[in-house]
Amino acid sequence: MPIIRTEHLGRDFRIGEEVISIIKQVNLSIEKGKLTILRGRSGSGKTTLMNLLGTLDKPSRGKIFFDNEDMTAIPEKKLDNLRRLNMGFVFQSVALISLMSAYENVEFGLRIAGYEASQRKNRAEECLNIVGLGKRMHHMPAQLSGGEQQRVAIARAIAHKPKIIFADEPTAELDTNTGLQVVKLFKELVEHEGITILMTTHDPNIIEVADNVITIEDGEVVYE
Ligand SMILES: Nc1ncnc2c1ncn2[C@@H]1O[C@H](COP(=O)(O)OP(=O)(O)OP(=O)(O)O)[C@@H](O)[C@H]1O
Repeated sequence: MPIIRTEHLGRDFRIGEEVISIIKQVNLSIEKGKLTILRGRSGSGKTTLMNLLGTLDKPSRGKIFFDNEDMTAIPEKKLDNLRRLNMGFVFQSVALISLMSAYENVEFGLRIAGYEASQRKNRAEECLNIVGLGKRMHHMPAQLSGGEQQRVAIARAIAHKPKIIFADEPTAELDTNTGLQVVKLFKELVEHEGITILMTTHDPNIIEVADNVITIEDGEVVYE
């Protein structure tokens, strides 16, 4: 059962006089409750595709269905709500607020998601425990390693119980072992929390951990 499905998805960019098709006629499905990796060379269109699927960018052509609802046909406000409630994002460079502790970063995310104060404390602590940072939740980001900071970002991304997490090169700034730990954590989240995760990477060690792999070449999905 796919959580996301696309039909003839395309995205063009105008560069000077020229219009270049960066994503071309992509038909893909992201399966619910799985860890899917989107892989491809630098410049193949991974980030562009991920931004379209996460509704951070608008397609030039085609449709994107989320839980069978056509996201390209719904009003902006409804789309904002759908994104806020159902999607979580993790980026390559960890975007934690440096003046807030790990706990405060996660709690703040819940505040933005509209959680009431009484629920925020428990859920923030629970998520920091899930990512293995229960004992360090009151550390400031600067007192945590790169891998630990990324785990705080993951705790923040899962806190509001999204259906899907989009992670764009979340291991790119980590050493191989730390990167592998982050992906193993993703795998646990998929298995134990029922979340769907789509992440981009070009690291072959990480690809082995995935349930599904989608390869993109020059803006097109290729199947082996
Ligand atoms: N806003 C934009 N305007 C013009 N061209 C763009 C824009 N965004 C991306 N591109 C181009 O689209 C192509 C694909 O970029 P994208 O960032 O999606 O690739 P990627 O596979 O994620 O690469 P990397 O692995 O290096 O992050 C690149 O050639 C890039 O220059």
